[in-house]
Amino acid sequence: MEAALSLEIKICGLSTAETLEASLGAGADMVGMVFFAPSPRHVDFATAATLGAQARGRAQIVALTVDADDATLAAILDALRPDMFQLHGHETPARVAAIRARFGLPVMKALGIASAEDLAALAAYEGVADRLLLDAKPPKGAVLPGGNGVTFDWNLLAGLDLARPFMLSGGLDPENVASAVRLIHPPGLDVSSGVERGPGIKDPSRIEAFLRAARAAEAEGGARRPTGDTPAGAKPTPPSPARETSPS
Ligand SMILES: O=C(O)c1ccccc1N[C@@H]1O[C@H](COP(=O)(O)O)[C@@H](O)[C@H]1O
Repeated sequence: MEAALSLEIKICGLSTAETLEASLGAGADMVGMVFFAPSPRHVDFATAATLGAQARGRAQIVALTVDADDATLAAILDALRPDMFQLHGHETPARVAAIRARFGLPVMKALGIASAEDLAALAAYEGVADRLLLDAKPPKGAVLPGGNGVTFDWNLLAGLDLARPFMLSGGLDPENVASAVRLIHPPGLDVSSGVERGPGIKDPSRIEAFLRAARAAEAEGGARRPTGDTPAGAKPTPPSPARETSPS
C-alpha cells in the first residue's frame, strides 16, 4: 500500500478567482490572502470575502497580516472568515498568545532566519503559536517583510526539532522546491513570488508546476509531518509549553 502523502503546501498572495482556482485545483492545502497595503498582493475586504467563499471547505484559508491591531484583525475575520492568521511582522510571543486567545483561531508566526542565532528565537514562539513559518529575512531596504523571493541557507535547519509544525518559505519556486524538500524534509512549504510572472501576478502554470514538483519530491520520501499538528479546519489545540531547540 502506498504511504499517505502529508506535506502541507500553501500558496500565498492570491488575489484573483482564476489563480485561487488554479491553486485549489492543483491540490494546495492552504491558500493565503495578504492584508498589507504596501504589498502588490494586498486584497481589500470585498475581494477577500469573495475569495474566501470560493475556497471555503476546499483548503485552509490563511489571512496574512503584519503587526495588525485587534480592530483590523476583527475586520479581516468578518470579511474573509479565515481558518488561520499568519503573523508576519514583529509580533512578540505575548502578542501572538493574545491574538490566539482573543480570536480563537490557530496562528502561524513567521520568523526570519539568516543565521544559527536566529533559531534561538524559535523557542519563545513554540509555546504560543500553532505553527512556525521559517522565512528569509528581508533584504536591506525592502518595503515588505516577506514575499521578496529570497532564500536563506536551508542547511541551518538540518536537525531542527520543533514542538510545533513548521513551513519552509522564502524564495521557493518550481525549480528549487524539490531540492528543499529532499534536504530539509519540511512538514510544510509556503510560496508566493516564485509562482508569479510579475510582482503580485500569480501564474497558474507555475502554481501547478510548484505543486507537482513538491509532491513528486515528497513521494520520493522527502517530507514528513511531526505529531502535534493542527488538522485542517480544526479548533486550535493548546500549544505545548515552550522548550529549548537544538539548532545543530
Ligand atoms: O507576499 C507578500 O506580499 C508578503 C507581504 C508581507 C509579508 C509577507 C508576505 N509574503 C510571505 O512571505 C513569504 C515568502 O515569500 P516568497 O515566496 O519569498 O515570495 C511567504 O511566507 C509569504 O506568505
